[in-house]
Amino acid sequence: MILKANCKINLGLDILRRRADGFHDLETVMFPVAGLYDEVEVVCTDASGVTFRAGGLAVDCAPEENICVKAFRLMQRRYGVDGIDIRLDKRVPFGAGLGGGSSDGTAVLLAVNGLFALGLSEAELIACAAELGSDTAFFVRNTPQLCKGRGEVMEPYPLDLSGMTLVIVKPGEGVSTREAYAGVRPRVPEVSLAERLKRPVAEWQGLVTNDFERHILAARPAIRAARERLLEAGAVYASMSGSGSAVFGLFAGHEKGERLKALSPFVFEL
Ligand SMILES: C[C@@](CO)(OP(=O)(O)O)[C@H](O)COP(=O)(O)OP(=O)(O)OC[C@H]1O[C@@H](n2ccc(N)nc2=O)[C@H](O)[C@@H]1O
Ligand SMILES: Nc1ncnc2c1ncn2[C@@H]1O[C@H](COP(=O)(O)OP(=O)(O)O)[C@@H](O)[C@H]1O
Repeated sequence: MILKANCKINLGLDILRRRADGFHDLETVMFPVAGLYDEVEVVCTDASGVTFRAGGLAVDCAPEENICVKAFRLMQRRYGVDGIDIRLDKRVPFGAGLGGGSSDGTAVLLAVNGLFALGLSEAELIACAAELGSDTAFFVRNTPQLCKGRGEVMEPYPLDLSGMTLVIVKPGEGVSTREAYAGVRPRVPEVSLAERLKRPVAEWQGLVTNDFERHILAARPAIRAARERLLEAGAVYASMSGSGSAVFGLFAGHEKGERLKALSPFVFEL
């Protein structure tokens, strides 16, 4: 079974409070990006355990630490499944706030559910995904969702950006999620993100904010510059995605020509 494990962007991200368990309550809208994905192939084998091969971008952790392998181990513990081979073709930049790793992990959960005919419900899959990470649950649905709690409490947030063009820029340096959370000052906004996002996209800049930006952009001029370039190029809205370092811009309409391709290889017509 071959799955396209697509990434996401965050349309706004409010960090409301730090919790006793060390996580943060947040409010964000996660929006899937179908055009940028890792390929995850999962097949059953006669051997016991898991074999894992990775190609494409080299992920900076040991195979046993790869979230694909962790996802299999979780399913093994919970449901007693055994014997799979996973092949990952990594294309989504990591340390990027694009949730590529989380998407890979959820892809393995979904593949195991299918290959072993476990028949898990959406709620059960979400519970498995939430054990693996905080933005993993989103990829079970993979449609625009308003995410709360530590990210795993979701409700659909229909948002139509069709007709726009999305440009994602990944600066050379990465930001780890843990580092990003370590520098935030949580606060509850007067008007919730869900309300602010109801305004037209043309009004989002300055209104639909990402609480990681204040300290990450101050410390990392290259990320700030990447966001500025998107605005200078005419983006209606530009922001860092999640914990960064990727930034994205939404442009009105679909363009002929290579102008936006000069900014980044990641240009998608929505
Ligand atoms: C920031 C967000 C926004 O969508 O995504 P990314 O930008 O990384 O893709 C998510 O909250 C990332 O979710 P995820 O990448 O699954 O994080 P996890 O593995 O669960 O947690 C990594 C670490 O981040 C911190 N963490 C994560 C989620 C959360 N709500 N509060 C936290 O404080 C904790 O320190 C935790 O140990
Ligand atoms: N399949 C995977 N894809 C990407 N990163 C992975 C994967 N498995 C484990 N990781 C680890 O997770 C880290 C990326 O996490 P993080 O910075 O939170 O991602 P992002 O912010 O891009 O969603 C990588 O540096 C790597 O050590």
